[in-house]
Amino acid sequence: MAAVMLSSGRKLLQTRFPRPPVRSGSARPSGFFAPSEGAMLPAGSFRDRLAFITGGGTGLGRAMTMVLSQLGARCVIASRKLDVLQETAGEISSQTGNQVHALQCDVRDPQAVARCVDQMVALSGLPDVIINNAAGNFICPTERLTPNGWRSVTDIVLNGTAFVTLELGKRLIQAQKGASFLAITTIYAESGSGFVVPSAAAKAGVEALYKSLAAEWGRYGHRFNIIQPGPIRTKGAFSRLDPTGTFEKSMIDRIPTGRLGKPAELANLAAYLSSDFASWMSGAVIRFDGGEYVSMAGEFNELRKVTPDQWKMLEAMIKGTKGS
Ligand SMILES: CCCCCCCCC/C=C\C=C\C(=O)SCCNC(=O)CCNC(=O)[C@H](O)C(C)(C)COP(=O)(O)OP(=O)(O)OC[C@H]1O[C@@H](n2cnc3c(N)ncnc32)[C@H](O)[C@@H]1OP(=O)(O)O
Ligand SMILES: NC(=O)C1=CN([C@@H]2O[C@H](COP(=O)(O)OP(=O)(O)OC[C@H]3O[C@@H](n4cnc5c(N)ncnc54)[C@H](OP(=O)(O)O)[C@@H]3O)[C@@H](O)[C@H]2O)C=CC1
Repeated sequence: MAAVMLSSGRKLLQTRFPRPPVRSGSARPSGFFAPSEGAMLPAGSFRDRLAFITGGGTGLGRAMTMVLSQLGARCVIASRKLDVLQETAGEISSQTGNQVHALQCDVRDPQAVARCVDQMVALSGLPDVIINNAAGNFICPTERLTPNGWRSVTDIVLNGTAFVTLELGKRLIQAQKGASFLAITTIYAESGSGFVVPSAAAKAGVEALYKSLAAEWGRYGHRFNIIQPGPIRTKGAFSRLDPTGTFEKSMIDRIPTGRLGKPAELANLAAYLSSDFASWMSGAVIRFDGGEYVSMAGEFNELRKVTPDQWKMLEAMIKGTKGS
């Protein structure tokens, strides 16, 4: 039972506002928004192209490597865990028939990044496509965060992206070779978010870096774009951001398309942005979140819970109001 209150605090009328039916994450709306997961671009779109993907051994990085490789790219994937990278590289190249090299690299260390790029150049040359996808994150009340906790996330996300971009950018400029740079950020790079403050700050920095370089390095043939994904299930993200699984349902409930994203959907967008089909696209920030961001932002969006009968009553009340 809910009451409509006058500003004086007096109850105007009481009516039954039943709780909305419990909507499971995969219920109603996702029927309209089924994912398509096959490679979207024409076969061979990345033939004779080399793609460098940080964090390409797992999660979204793995999915992007898979689609680029399916479309003909040779790929180099780099992160800290060589065994994980090698397993992914083997699986993808045996499926696609295209080379995938695994290189160990901690992006927090600029010397390690330079060594990794040396190795890539020796193996396959300078890349045409660079995807800065490596990240670190965990939920933590900010008052519990230590300086080292702050550093561990911001070093991977902001400094790591900067070191990779500087190292490759300078070498590409020297070689007079054009390239597409893509950064994977997050929807809260724009809004900020409590409980993931180092990640929010670092991702916002990455966006500023990429928008700035889109303006500065276009003259060298370099494009810079950004994808802000909404929630897409990966072990890396969900184990650190919702370790008990408690928040998943309420998160899905606020996504207008009624489901999580799929890694392959994100990978298709990344492939498009990195391809020649997007050669006029630079400095773009693409939110890819099933509508979650706008759903959280709109003052009145909770009114989705109001039933048709309740709307009839509310309309009558509003129309019945005389004067101000
Ligand atoms: C509302 C529901 C949400 C559900 C899901 C939502 C999905 C949407 C997601 C949106 C955005 C996602 C963004 C992402 O980036 S997801 C990607 C996540 N993937 C990873 O994080 C992979 C890599 N991560 C790591 O390797 C570690 O987690 C790392 C801590 C970031 C770095 O590892 P390492 O360098 O080994 O660091 P240490 O373990 O030595 O720790 C360094 C420092 O940090 C402190 N620390 C670590 N974890 C926590 C924690 N949970 N809480 C507080 N502090 C932590 C640790 O204690 C160390 O500090 P100190 O030396 O002072 O003790
Ligand atoms: N999944 C989601 O819902 C969302 C993800 N994102 C973003 O998508 C990207 C991929 O995340 P996701 O796939 O979910 O999570 P993962 O944890 O699977 O991916 C993170 C990758 O970063 C690599 N990495 C971490 N630290 C370093 C380092 N110091 N040097 C090099 N590589 C490193 C990891 O490999 P290793 O451990 O071998 O170093 C891992 O492969 C990230 O940028 C994340 O912020 C954004 C919004 C939502």
